[in-house]
Amino acid sequence: MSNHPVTYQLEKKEKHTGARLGTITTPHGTFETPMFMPVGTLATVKTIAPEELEEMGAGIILSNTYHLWLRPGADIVEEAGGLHKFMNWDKGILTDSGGFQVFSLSDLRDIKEEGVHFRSHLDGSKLFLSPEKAINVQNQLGPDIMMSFDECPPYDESYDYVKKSVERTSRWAERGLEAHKNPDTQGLFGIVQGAGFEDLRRQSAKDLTSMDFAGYSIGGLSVGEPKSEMYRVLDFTTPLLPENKPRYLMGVGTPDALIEGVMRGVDMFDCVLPTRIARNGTTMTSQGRLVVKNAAYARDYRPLDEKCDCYTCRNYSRAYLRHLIKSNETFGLRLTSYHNLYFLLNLMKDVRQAIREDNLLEFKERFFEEYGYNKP
Ligand SMILES: CNc1nc2c(CCNC[C@]34C[C@H]5C[C@H](C[C@H](C5)C3)C4)c3nc(N)[nH]c(=O)c3cc2[nH]1
Ligand SMILES: [Zn+2]
Repeated sequence: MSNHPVTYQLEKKEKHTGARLGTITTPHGTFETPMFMPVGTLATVKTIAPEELEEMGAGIILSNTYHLWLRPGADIVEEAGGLHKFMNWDKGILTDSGGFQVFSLSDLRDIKEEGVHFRSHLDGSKLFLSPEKAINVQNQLGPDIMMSFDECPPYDESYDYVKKSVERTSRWAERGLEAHKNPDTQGLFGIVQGAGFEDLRRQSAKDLTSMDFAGYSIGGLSVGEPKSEMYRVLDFTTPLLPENKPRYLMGVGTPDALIEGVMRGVDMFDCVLPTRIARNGTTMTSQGRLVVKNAAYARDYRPLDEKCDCYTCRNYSRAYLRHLIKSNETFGLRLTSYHNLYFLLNLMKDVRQAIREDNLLEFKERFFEEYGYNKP
């Protein structure tokens, strides 16, 4: 096994669940897991400055191959000194390979063995992304962690389609490893697919763990399937992945899914939710979701969340936030985005503490009760 630039150190297993406490070391620092990774699609976590991400405890953030490849172009990011320099962020960066966006953004696409032909969502021009191209764009962008180029099939696809897709994704993963130019400075993760079919998940995990990746992602989930389905798949998939490498569940997620994923041995999560719902005034609080632009808060001078000590909750009221969001004031987006990111990062800090104390199940019950997950 070559010595990877991204390594995982298992610190402790929680006594009553599959949860585990660990650290991930990258060329841009070491961070505790389980961790939530804020998403910065276009090389910015929308409306939040890097210093603010640092003060709220973010260790690794996401950026995106597909979007940056189209605009401003990987050459510009490379000439600027890479993503860290370009966006003035000196901690961890992870990029997705672009496959997921091709399937979710452009309906005009044609998947072939050599790669995917599709049209740009910006100007409709014809584009082609192959495993080699996706890896080499990520080499140019310079993240600490890169993703293999994969197909994330629709959850309700047929067994035969998913079987062929898994086999092709494994061949694409091999080609990506071959094409990787900086294996000493950029860690490459393989992505396990297989939808809800246990034998195909096993096949995908077997193929990928026989290749020397720095870590493993669980793909093909959080694509509209019931949460019970996602948990069922995790139950038999995470144990197939090596214990001494990071496990990343892609595109998750909501507070309940984060806790359920941690209980099944997942270390890393990403989701656009915190900043996306903030833009229409929806916030996550210890007492559940709170849509601050609702009239109910017009004269409510309390903070969003009495239990939160973030900048937004220490300095502004629900009435003020409602006023800003209703007036389309950008500062309103900043304050709700800041709180939502802080809420999820803080949740993961509490989860790590619960693993240390071997009481993750009690923590989950208490959190679910307060958040309102147990309400019918
Ligand atoms: C939401 N559910 C879900 N997401 C998924 C993603 C994207 C993860 N987030 C990266 C991403 C995706 C978009 C939006 C932002 C910025 C940038 C473009 C990178 C996060 C996935 N990515 C890949 N490569 N493969 C998957 O199977 C997959 C499954 C997912 N299921
Ligand atoms: Zn707050």
